[in-house]
Amino acid sequence: MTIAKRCFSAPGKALLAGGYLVLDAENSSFVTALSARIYAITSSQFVGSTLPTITVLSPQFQEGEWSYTICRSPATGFVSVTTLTPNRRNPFVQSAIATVVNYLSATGILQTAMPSLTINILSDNAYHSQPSDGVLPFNKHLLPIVAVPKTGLGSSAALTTSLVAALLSFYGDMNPVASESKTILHNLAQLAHCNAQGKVGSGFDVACAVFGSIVYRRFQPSIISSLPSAPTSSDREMEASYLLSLTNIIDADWNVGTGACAVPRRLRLLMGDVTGGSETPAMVQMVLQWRKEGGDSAAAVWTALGKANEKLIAAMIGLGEQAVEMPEEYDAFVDEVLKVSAMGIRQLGLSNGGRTGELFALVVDAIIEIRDNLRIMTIRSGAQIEPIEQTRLLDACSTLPGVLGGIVPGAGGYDAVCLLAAEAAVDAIAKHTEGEFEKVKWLELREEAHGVREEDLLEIEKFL
Ligand SMILES: Nc1ncnc2c1ncn2[C@@H]1O[C@H](COP(=O)(O)OP(=O)(O)OP(=O)(O)O)[C@@H](O)[C@H]1O
Ligand SMILES: C[C@@](O)(CCOP(=O)(O)O)CC(=O)O
Repeated sequence: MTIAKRCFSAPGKALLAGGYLVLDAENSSFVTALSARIYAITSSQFVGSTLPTITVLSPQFQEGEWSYTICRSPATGFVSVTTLTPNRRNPFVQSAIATVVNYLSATGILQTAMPSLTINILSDNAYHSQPSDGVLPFNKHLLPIVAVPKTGLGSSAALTTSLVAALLSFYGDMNPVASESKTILHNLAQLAHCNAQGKVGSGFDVACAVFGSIVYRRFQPSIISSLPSAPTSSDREMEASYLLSLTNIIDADWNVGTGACAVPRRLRLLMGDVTGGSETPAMVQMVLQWRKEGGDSAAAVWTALGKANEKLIAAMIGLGEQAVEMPEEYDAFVDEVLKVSAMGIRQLGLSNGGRTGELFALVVDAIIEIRDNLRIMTIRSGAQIEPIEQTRLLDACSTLPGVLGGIVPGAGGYDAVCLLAAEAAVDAIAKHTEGEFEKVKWLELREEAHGVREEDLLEIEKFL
């Protein structure tokens, strides 16, 4: 049997506004999708006499091969996914497979004679710190994936999403990236990702991998925690009740906020790898503890940060509209932005920039307010959200012409910094390599609003 190969990809993310607050469903966040993508390519398959297997290969990493046998109970339809490579764990791969095949089985879509499948993964270089500049695309590392330092772009969310899309297309015989399928794809990827992580985060990374750049509002965590653990012994009652819960959860309305947004034209995001790394779960725990025990003063900082985030979101959306509706005013102002630093942009905007100028000034102000509140949270919670080294680096960046401001994205810490700058200023910014700039390496990527999509196979396959 020959089935055409297909390739699906999903993007990485940067959470510009909403770190920590996005854990509450009442708060919105601003998440941009990035040009760094992870690709999943479905390939060989055949119906054999033995149990079907699904093999995922990630040839850029040592030991990048994970194989599973698929065994479906004729009585209940429950599918157990058993590893054939027990000394190499990849919880995201296993969870994506188990979640999708069980959902397709429960909904009656999975064929009885399941073909075997191989999926090849390719991930853009920006997801991992590279040994040197100018490495070839899809660079090969000499270490297993868990030992290669990450840049914090959400590789597990992009991997899970592209895998779920590939599995849905192959076993579900559907176009998983059509707009009417994206909610199912999102819910499956979100559930698989949470189970693999062993925790329910806000899910902004998976939502961005599916929908692209979005103003994100989370789902209620109880949706996911209501799913019973997958049965491990063949207890018919437990299997049937697991499958029923699974379909109810995946087909439910999660009420997730995914309004489209983008970085306005002629502006760009710059992501800087600052190699160090932070433990996000430990930081989240410290922040939530401070918030719980911090009384009115903690609540006031939380509220002020929420307002500053809303201000940035509204100003970015407004600027995007202005770039389209008032192109001449917008372009003239961006030409001025190139010549001055963040404080200059603010002044210029407030004095004679028209509506465009006002919006630029609001963006600069909002970034300052976000940083002020994140620094207060850093001191009071003890979580190193914007540590002093990042403060110095961001302050130095904000003095460069064309830079509207910079922040620590997501949970912050020693993972990365993110600048918002005029596109034409980027080369000059990257030329600063001394002093505070010594420790930052600007990643080769940009904002790209697209979420999950199908790729031209010939373009990607040549890299395998
Ligand atoms: N290219 C890949 N091939 C196979 N597995 C991958 C790939 N990229 C990511 N993974 C899986 O995701 C894991 C990394 O997930 P983790 O949540 O630690 O990082 P991240 O999602 O990049 O981080 P962050 O949430 O900070 O951005 C890897 O150990 C591996 O299991
Ligand atoms: C702290 C938090 O709000 C963001 C974490 O973002 P990142 O993984 O550091 O990009 C946690 C979450 O949203 O799940």
